[in-house]
Formats: sequence, C-alpha cells, structure tokens
Amino acid sequence: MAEREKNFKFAGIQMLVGENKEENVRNALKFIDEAAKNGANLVSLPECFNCPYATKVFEQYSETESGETVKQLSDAAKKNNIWLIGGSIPEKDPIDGKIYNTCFIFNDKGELIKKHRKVHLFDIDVPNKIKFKESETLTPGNDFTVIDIGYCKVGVGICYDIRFAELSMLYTRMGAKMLVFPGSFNLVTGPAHWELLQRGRAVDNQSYVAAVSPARNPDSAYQSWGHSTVVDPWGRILSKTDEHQSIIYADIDLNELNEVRSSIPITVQRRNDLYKLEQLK
Ligand SMILES: NC(=O)CC(=O)C(=O)O
Repeated sequence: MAEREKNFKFAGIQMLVGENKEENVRNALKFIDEAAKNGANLVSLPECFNCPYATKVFEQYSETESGETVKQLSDAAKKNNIWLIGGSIPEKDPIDGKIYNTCFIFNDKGELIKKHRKVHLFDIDVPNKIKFKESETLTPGNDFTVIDIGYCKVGVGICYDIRFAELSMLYTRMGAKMLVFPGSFNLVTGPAHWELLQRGRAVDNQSYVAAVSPARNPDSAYQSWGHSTVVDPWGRILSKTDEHQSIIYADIDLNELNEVRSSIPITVQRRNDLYKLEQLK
C-alpha cells in the first residue's frame, strides 16, 4: 500500500491595500501572524500587497531585493515558522534598473528561497470596459517557479499567468501538486473568469489551486474583484470569500490528490505521439 502523505494547511490573506506602503506592510504582517496562530503552514499574500495596482506608481513604490518589505516578510516567516508566498511587489533590479512584478518566497526559517517575476504582463483592452497595460512600466520575468515546501512541490504564478494553461501544465510536469496565484482581477474579468480559470487549472492538472486577491478598496482607481479561492484537484471549491478583508483557509489533502490522479490517469494517457508540451529553457 502506498505511504500516506502528510497534509498541510494553506492560508490566503485577502487584505485591504491603500496608498501608504508602511501601513500596507503592517497590515500584511498582522494577518500573517493571525494565519500562523490558526495553524497555517503555507501562507500567501495577494498581488501588489504594498502598493496600489497602477502602472504609474510602480516605480515610486518599487524596492530592491534588499529593501525593507522583503526584510519584514523574511522576519515574519521566521518568527511564525511558516512558508510564505509574498504576494507581489514592484521590484527594482539594481543592475538593469527595470521594474518587475515580483513575488518573493520564504521558507520557514525566513530564508528567501526563490522569487517569481510575473511572466505574462497584463496588457489588455476590452472595449469600453477596461484597458490596462503593465508593460508601460514593467518588464516580464523569464523563469519558472516551483518550490519544494517539504509537504509537496508548489508552482507559483502571478495573476495573468493563470490564463496561460501551458505554464500550469509545465509546473505540474515539474512535480507541483499545488498552484498558487497571488492575483488581482477586476470587476470586468473577475466575475467572468476568476473562478472558471482556477477550476480549469485544477481539473487540467489534478492539482490544488489557490488564488489570493487584495480586498476591494472603494477608494482605489483599480477595483479588485476579491473572492480569494482555493479549489481542490476534483475542481471543487474548498474555500472562497467575498470582496472584503479576510483570511481564507484550506486543508490540503495530498492523499485525496493522489486518489484523483490515479482514478482518472490523464497524466499517463497523454498522446505524446500526437502532441507535446515543450519546455524551452
Ligand atoms: N491583473 C492581472 O494580471 C490579470 C487580470 O486581471 C485578468 O487576467 O483578468
């Protein structure tokens, strides 16, 4: 009989983000402490948790990897003995001077083990509804991000990255059993696609999927959809909230995932003689 896997608890922090960076970081730290007290082993913050989601302010709010926000997150992970997916912040690269939408990831000792720079920039124009062009001020990253948290491997993408099925498939191919997307959909794309994409990625990959949004801030120019969610490998919603500030929790049951993967064995039924997903780097 296969050995039973150890399960763990995930927490997604749907926090309010305003214009004051220090206040945003303080708010994040308070919620991280609360999630850890409630038994979370893996905690994720939302996309752009320390600054408004607006291309024209990214440079002004940006920090390097040795900045104060990264330091505070590292201390919080260490103090609370948790793995921390640090949502995202505008990161300035001290060498090329460019700004990236970056998620810093820490282990339970507070060590920065990886950073994910958003690979697919959110450049869209839905006529008369919403226009957004991250590439006005941001540069895309070029790396895949799969980390091993001890319980299982976790793939990390940022928001728009969830729309590209190939990325999640590659992460699954790299061994991920959970996909985490700090994200900030809006009032146009949120109701239409937020949940659908998460359930789609979960069923495609027979994987847990979590998407963690900022809470909706009525004073903000960009209105976040909120509705942070965790979906299981069968496509069921395990946890979901509304647009307000809160923490969502989910027990990640890897034995259940293994059962889904062995009962509908799509992984070994692929027709690689007819089509192939190719990793180019
Ligand atoms: N904000 C994003 O990156 C993506 C988004 O809002 C969408 O895909 O819709």
